[in-house]
Amino acid sequence: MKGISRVFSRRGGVRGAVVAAGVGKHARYYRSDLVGTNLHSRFQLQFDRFYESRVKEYTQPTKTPVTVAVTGAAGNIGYALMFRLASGAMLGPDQPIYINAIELPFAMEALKGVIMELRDCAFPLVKGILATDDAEQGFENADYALLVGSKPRSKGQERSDLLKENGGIFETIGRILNKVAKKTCKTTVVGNPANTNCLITAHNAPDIPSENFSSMMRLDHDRGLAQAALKLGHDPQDITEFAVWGNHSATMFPDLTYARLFGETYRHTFGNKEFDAWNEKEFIPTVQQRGAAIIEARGSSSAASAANAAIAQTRDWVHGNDGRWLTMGIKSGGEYGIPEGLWSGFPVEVDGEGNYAIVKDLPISSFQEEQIGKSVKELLSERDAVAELLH
Ligand SMILES: NC(=O)c1ccc[n+]([C@@H]2O[C@H](COP(=O)([O-])OP(=O)(O)OC[C@H]3O[C@@H](n4cnc5c(N)ncnc54)[C@H](O)[C@@H]3O)[C@@H](O)[C@H]2O)c1
Repeated sequence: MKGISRVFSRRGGVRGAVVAAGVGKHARYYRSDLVGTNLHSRFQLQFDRFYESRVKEYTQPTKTPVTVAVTGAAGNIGYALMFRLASGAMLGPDQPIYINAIELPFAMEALKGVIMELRDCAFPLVKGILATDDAEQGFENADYALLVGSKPRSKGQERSDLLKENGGIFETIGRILNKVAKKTCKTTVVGNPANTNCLITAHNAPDIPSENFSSMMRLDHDRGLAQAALKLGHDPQDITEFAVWGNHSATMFPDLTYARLFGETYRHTFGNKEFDAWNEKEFIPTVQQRGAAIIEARGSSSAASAANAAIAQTRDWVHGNDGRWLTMGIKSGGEYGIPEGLWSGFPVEVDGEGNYAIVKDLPISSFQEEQIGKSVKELLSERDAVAELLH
């Protein structure tokens, strides 16, 4: 206990105690043991508050465990994703989870290493880990599916080639989800081309409601927020009412039309006269080309930021996000002229209970219509290219 009181005194009783007190069931033991030590009462009070607000949450989850299946768990994104998931970043600090990590046979040895590291973190929320190359076993009773596994686009590779290679993977996964996952399973598709892969998956899982399938557009959303915030020296969360329309590709339309900074329009704060030129010549192309710029710089596709976006999109879908607009790739019901049945980026609002709705009645200018139209055209051509997979 000396160690704890020393850490407490030095760091004001909060951060140091995470290490000392966050050791599973022993948190309680430490706490009761602290009573009666020579700790200054101020620190004891801080500890009590900390225990109530944080340690209790992390060490005594009360909810029924849920199963999260992750494909491509040994890949680049998977490596960044698994640890965030296990820490509670996606489903919350009181939600215990079983993690089902699914990989291809050749990657099982690498997956073994990832699982070893995951165990070495001793995450209190993780109630079990399954590593498998059998997708039926991996998706059995899944409550959530994060579909990362696919082939990433390599330097200079055409999107159409990637589409053909990856389409088959998502056809199979859709069928398996339909057969063995819970009918309430929520799926986030990360593997590219994410929107069309999501379309294929949902088509092949007809017993699961199509609103339970979303493609990841959150990385594009966060990239746009970050660029817009940087330009005016603000924090990304200061900007609201921003969204990205269309495909997760270079045709996407990151749209600042409705964006606000502390209630004032972004456009006005920027300067009405200068906004259009910057928006068209800098902002939109930078966000559209960000993925390619990262491949160019790193020699491989974005990984940590993609993992963060998958966690954030699924988290906000499940738990809500204080009324802010999100971008999610979801099935169009024909809103804003986007053909019914395509999976497209839309501005959405979430209710904190697992439901989302497209933001309604936004006025659309001819500039927006043109931008959205370009991306929709691409989505339609992708759909045509995989028509034989849409059963
Ligand atoms: N939507 C987005 O914003 C976004 C952003 C970045 C990357 N991505 C995409 O995410 C995907 C993964 O990227 P990465 O960098 O992790 O690639 P990676 O090659 O490092 O890892 C992919 C992993 O998936 C596994 N895999 C392939 N097919 C599988 C299957 N059928 N079942 C289970 N596992 C399978 C591979 O063995 C590999 O370990 C790529 O398609 C990439 O283009 C999407």
